[in-house]
Amino acid sequence: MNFLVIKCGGSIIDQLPDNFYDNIAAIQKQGDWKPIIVHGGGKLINDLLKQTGVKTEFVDGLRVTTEEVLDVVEMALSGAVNKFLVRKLMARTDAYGVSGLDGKLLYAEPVANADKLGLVGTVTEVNTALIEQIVSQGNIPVISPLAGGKGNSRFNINADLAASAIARALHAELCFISDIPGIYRQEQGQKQMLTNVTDRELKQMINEGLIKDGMIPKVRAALEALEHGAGKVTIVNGLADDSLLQLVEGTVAGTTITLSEEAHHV
Ligand SMILES: Nc1ncnc2c1ncn2[C@@H]1O[C@H](COP(=O)(O)OP(=O)(O)O)[C@@H](O)[C@H]1O
Ligand SMILES: CC(=O)N[C@@H](CCC(=O)OP(=O)(O)O)C(=O)O
Repeated sequence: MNFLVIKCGGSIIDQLPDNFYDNIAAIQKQGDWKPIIVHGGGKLINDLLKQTGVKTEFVDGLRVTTEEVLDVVEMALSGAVNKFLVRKLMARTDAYGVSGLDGKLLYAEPVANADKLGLVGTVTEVNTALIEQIVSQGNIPVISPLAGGKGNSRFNINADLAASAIARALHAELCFISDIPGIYRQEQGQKQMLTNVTDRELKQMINEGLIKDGMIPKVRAALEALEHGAGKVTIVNGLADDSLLQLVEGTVAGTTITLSEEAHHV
């Protein structure tokens, strides 16, 4: 089975046009690809935390997560955002919303720098049988990036990294939908969108400060996916008409990320 993991960023979810959801339903119906949605919701979490007066902070694009923050993260992601996407898809096809916590869909360990980040996890196991079961019943899985852990603990997982772990486990293709049409290289005021970029170029861009903020976990997620079993990784413009159809037809819009020759030989 060919899986296509589509990661929808919180930066764009409330602006995605009907055509985006039509494309997902069309891809499922056509049958060559099984779409799986993994979503974020960073923007809504920020708004809710602001309303409740809880300060929020990021380290390298990852949210410092206390128990209090995690309650809001879970409410926003597994509640509002997950059900919004499920409703959008249910108007066109069958969809099944599930949190990464449910049925041990995602299992995590604390991140290496948990002293700084708190309850942020690294996914160590993906329950692929559960995802396959949801798909085999004709549903599009819609997954929120929470994970369970040792001793009934729970973790906040960056949605890009959750999508990457799922794509690796399923040997899927991975595509990121964000509020930018692709990766930019911005130098001396000139902004150029990259159609193709390698891991080597990306690592250099991170060192030069040309990749920042939320793009850091996205690039990390893309590289981890490519290095450990996922197929193609792209960043696609969800606002452009038929961008997902173009992706599966191989006439890509956006940025395709690939491993350089050296990386293939390691
Ligand atoms: N080189 C770059 N190219 C494109 N976007 C970049 C780059 N560096 C940093 N970014 C930022 O990354 C953001 C996307 O990440 P993020 O805000 O986490 O989105 P999402 O919620 O979709 O995951 C863009 O809005 C942009 O501000
Ligand atoms: C650990 C961590 O940073 N978790 C993210 C989960 C949501 C997310 O990743 O949302 P986007 O895709 O919209 O950025 C957070 O708390 O914001």
